[in-house]
Amino acid sequence: MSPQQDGSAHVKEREVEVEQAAVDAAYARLAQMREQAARRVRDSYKVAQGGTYSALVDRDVQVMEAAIWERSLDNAYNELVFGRLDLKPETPGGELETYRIGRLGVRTEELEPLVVDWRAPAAAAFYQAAPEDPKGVVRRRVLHCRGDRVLDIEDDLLDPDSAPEGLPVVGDGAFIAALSRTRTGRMRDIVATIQREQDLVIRAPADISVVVTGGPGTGKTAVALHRVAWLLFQHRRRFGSRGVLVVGPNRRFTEYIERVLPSLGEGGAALRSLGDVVNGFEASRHEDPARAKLKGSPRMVRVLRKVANDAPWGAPKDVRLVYQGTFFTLEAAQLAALRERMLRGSRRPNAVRADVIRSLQEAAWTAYQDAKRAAGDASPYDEYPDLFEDDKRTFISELRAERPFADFVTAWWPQRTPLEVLRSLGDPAYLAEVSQGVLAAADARLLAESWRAVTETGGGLSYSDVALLDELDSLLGEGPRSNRAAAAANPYVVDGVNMLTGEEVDDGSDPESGGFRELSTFGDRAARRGAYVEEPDPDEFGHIVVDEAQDLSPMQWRMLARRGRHATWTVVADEAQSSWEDLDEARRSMELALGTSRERRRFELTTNYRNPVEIADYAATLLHRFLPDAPLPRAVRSTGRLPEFLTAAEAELPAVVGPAALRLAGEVEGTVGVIVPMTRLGAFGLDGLPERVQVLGALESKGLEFDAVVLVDPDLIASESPMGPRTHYVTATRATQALVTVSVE
Ligand SMILES: Nc1ncnc2c1ncn2[C@@H]1O[C@H](COP(=O)(O)OP(=O)(O)OP(=O)(O)O)[C@@H](O)[C@H]1O
Repeated sequence: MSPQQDGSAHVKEREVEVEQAAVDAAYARLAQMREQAARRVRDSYKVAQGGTYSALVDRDVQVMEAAIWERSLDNAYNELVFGRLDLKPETPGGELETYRIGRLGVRTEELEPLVVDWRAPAAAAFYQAAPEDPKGVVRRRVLHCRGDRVLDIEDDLLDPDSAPEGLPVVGDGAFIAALSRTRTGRMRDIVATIQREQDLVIRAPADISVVVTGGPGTGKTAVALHRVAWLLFQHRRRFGSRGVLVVGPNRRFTEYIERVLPSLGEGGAALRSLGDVVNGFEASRHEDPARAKLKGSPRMVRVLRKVANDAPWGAPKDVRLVYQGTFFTLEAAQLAALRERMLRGSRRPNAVRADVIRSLQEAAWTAYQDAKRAAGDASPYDEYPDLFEDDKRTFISELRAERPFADFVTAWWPQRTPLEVLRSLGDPAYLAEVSQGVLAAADARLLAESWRAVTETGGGLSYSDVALLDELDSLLGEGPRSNRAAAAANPYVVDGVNMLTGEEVDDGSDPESGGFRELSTFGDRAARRGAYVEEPDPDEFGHIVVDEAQDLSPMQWRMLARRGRHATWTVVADEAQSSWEDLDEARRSMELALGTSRERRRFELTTNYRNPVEIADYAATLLHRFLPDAPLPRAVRSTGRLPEFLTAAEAELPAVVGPAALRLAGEVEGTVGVIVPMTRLGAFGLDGLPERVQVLGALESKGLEFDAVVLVDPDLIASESPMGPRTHYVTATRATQALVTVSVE
């Protein structure tokens, strides 16, 4: 007799019951583990309360670990088990070996496996087995659960020859059902239905970088996030301690994907948009295309280097001082030479400021002696410099406190922040001067205008500005730690001492107690909230994921490269969706960021899991207008619903778009996106529509998806920038079920 492949309701019911019993057992054990974990948190919290420094550290580590474990158990609760493998017996005629696959490894108290973690090597076959290469799997079963209830199952018989008689095989498309599920506005994990070509990326060796390409909806984002979960599971020490950074194009996108990693039990990765990669800055404004192109160009490095190394705009070029009735001058040429000398060997202006001030004092002493000599007051100092050390010391300490000298120093070589420097470029005359030979005059004016609007606290920054601030931060360098906080409050402070008064300045960073205080609250917070502890981002990460990488400018690549000098990378991109004009330049920038020391492997994903064929076919016509030979991902689902095309007079747009969105909201259960040209954002307040309907600009829609989309004025989207046709293509590939475009007549 062959396997029982009739799929009858009776067989299915019985099989669902079998799975439910196994799932119940796993949940019962999970509840026990949860209780043990809670006890561990309480116990470890009690360890050495109020004890020594090292006991506090121990307590912290334990509380932290216990809290993380507790949290991952909670996260695994929903749909804990989603798969089953029946493996070929080791001896012919023997029993099939059975494993259940789930979000987390669960063992009995006797350490018998009840559920295998999907990331464990033993689970790999669940994703990689195929009829042509069954990898020992006879039957693969996907469980469709809600919470702890098994709703449905679907089997794949991969090796019929090894199947014992009567092996039930049931199912009717759990995978397609998973793809058709309505969208909630937050991306879901795909652990239960990862496909083979995706799994190859997820489980690629941990010490290589991967570059994943593929059309819209091929699961690039999903795969990148599952790879992070796999890396953290397999190499928790390495990636957990060095940190993982996931970068997406904008805040809306990071909000969209933020639940995926926690739902996989991993909350430890830093999720950042391109606007908040740099500590201390938050930008959420898209630059207009002309400025984005200029600000993203590597030419900006030349401009910024000059700005960082030159004296600020308007600073005096020389300084005239007086000491005991003798006037003397530090000349412009002499000062310029000193500046050059101090910055030689790529030394950074903020880092060498204290050295600069010492050199200026030396130069002033020499100039003073020269002035005395010139006035006929010949000094024996030249012959016997040692005899005059005390005089020199007095001179220097008095000079230090002289207001004209102190004012000169703070004007000519201030401790500067990146934001101050960027704002100073809002002066068109200044920017014109420093960008001479690099930027055309009209371009400089365009940029200056945008920086004039940036406030002292960073209001008005765009995504492109953040990369420039990071470049400036690296060019300016850091002053000694004590300088940074104090200098922000008082420009006369150098090395923790106020130049004018000689007083030591306390900036509140007490190296003895600071770390201790921090540690003692660290565990408290973790235990109190039972949550992951928010820590500032480290300077560098062990692994960096770059999503929508085709849109990164060279300056943004440089910003990420600084955070991943020793990292492995997962880069996912689709050049057909790029907003960056010079694709060769973008590729070179990526190559530089990824470095050459690591092996790099390329993967191509080929199946579109988002769009039904009806929408994918329409999108293909748009793609082929600008890339006639581009390969297309294969869509696997059909809805029978063709895209709709409406038109409206410009003034009537809102009157047509609103009802269209409302109608779609009635037709689909999940989200509706109204995607409008960037220049029309703000003109569409869709009052009175359900919360499921969102209005967003074309560029903001990158990486997102909705059940239904109303695409407004696609011609304008296509003409808003040189890469507009690609943006139009992106917007047409956001819908999972229905697409309505509204063009202007
Ligand atoms: N194996 C899978 N099983 C179920 N759903 C999947 C699978 N792979 C991808 N998906 C779903 O397909 C949709 C598209 O995936 P994703 O956003 O990762 O694609 P993408 O390649 O990053 O798209 P884009 O280039 O348009 O940003 C998501 O809803 C994702 O959950």
